[in-house]
Amino acid sequence: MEPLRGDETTVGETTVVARGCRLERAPVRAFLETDARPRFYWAAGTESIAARGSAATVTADGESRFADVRTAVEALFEGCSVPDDLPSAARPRLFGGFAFHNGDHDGASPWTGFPSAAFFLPEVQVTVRDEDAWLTTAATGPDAAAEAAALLDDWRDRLDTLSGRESPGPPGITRRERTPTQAGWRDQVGAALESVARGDLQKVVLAQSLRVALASDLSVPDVMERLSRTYPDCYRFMLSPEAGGTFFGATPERLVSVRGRTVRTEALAGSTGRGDTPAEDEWLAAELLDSEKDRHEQKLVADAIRDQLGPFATTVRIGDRTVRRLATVQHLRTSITAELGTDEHVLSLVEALHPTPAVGGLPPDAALRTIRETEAFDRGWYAAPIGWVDAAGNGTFAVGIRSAVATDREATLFAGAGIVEDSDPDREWDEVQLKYRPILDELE
Ligand SMILES: C=C(O[C@@H]1C=C(C(=O)O)C=C[C@H]1O)C(=O)O
Repeated sequence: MEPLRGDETTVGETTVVARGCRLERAPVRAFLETDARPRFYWAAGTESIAARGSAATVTADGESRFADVRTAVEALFEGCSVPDDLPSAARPRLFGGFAFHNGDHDGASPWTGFPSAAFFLPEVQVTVRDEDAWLTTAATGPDAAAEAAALLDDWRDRLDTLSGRESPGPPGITRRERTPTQAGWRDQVGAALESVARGDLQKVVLAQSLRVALASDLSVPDVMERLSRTYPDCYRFMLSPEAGGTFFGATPERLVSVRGRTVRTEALAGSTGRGDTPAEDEWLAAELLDSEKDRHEQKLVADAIRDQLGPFATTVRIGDRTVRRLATVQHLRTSITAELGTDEHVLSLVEALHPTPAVGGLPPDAALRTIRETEAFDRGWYAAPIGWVDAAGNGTFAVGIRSAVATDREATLFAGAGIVEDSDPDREWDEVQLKYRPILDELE
């Protein structure tokens, strides 16, 4: 098939040209296993995207990182030429995310190579939506058009013959190191409960980390394929920046998506396990829906999101509280939809919403301070926005929970729990162990 062509545009010094064509076959795992940096994978609903190489990279640091990324992304897309007949799914997007904390993210192990914010326009992108697949390439500089076309020819041929290795399966675990220990956790939760009792805090989400040594090499693309079967309704993501490890996960939580003037988000908080039988499942779900502590914890999140959306929205609708049932855990959830008063870039909403009290706490500043003072590890990109943005300022960002960062023969998993009045440290400990399951099950 003939590649779709667009005119070249030059803005300042930068010319960005994208090319695209349909694909007969899209061997996504094999494509992701080809050695390249950066790499990105994203799957949500019936769409999955795999991307490698960078035609342009945007990074930012410090307090203004959200606005700085937005400005750079807008400038990049302004200078980007895209064939008119490329369907929306295959049009260029920037993929990336942010570190959880503003400011002093130092990128120490295991987060080496993960800046405070990093986005890239892929050199090569494979998009699958329902039954259709496309290849998109992009290049910059004076020869951008020729380079994008050459990449398209090259990768169309390579994808035709590329086949994945046999799935190696989970690598196995030889050693585990928990931070904190259960005794340490009791102390941390106890101190947080005292702050709640004093009225300094309403809620704080404290996290733990679990560092595991792996018995054999880990293929994250292989993990992604398995997670798509176990967690088909979650956002499955993987990002390897230019250098360092690979951050990956299967999160049930959407931070925000923007399509035109419609904003969708959710309040997800309050957790329980899965039962061994359907009856036990129902019983646990009913108990969760009935739990005053969990309803309070979830309502704090819904109310805070409504307030955070207030300045942008003409209407905010909060749905009924339901139970979100996943393979290993159940949560309380309400969907939240808002209509914007004016056009807004998705990154403005990401900035306004992150971190929601589902992963931070209330009041936000006191909760973030408590998190920094309590947790003896860097959250890095855990519980932070990860997703994509397009030329129109639309995009979707998930909350990077149920996740881990893999470096060589190690992986570090993260999981947290909301501490509110009446939280019990040992129950919260058990809840955190449940939240490790999605990733741990793929490693053990
Ligand atoms: C913080 C995590 O999950 C969040 C905390 C929840 C809770 O405290 O009940 C529930 C869902 C998530 O919003 C995590 O999975 O690490």
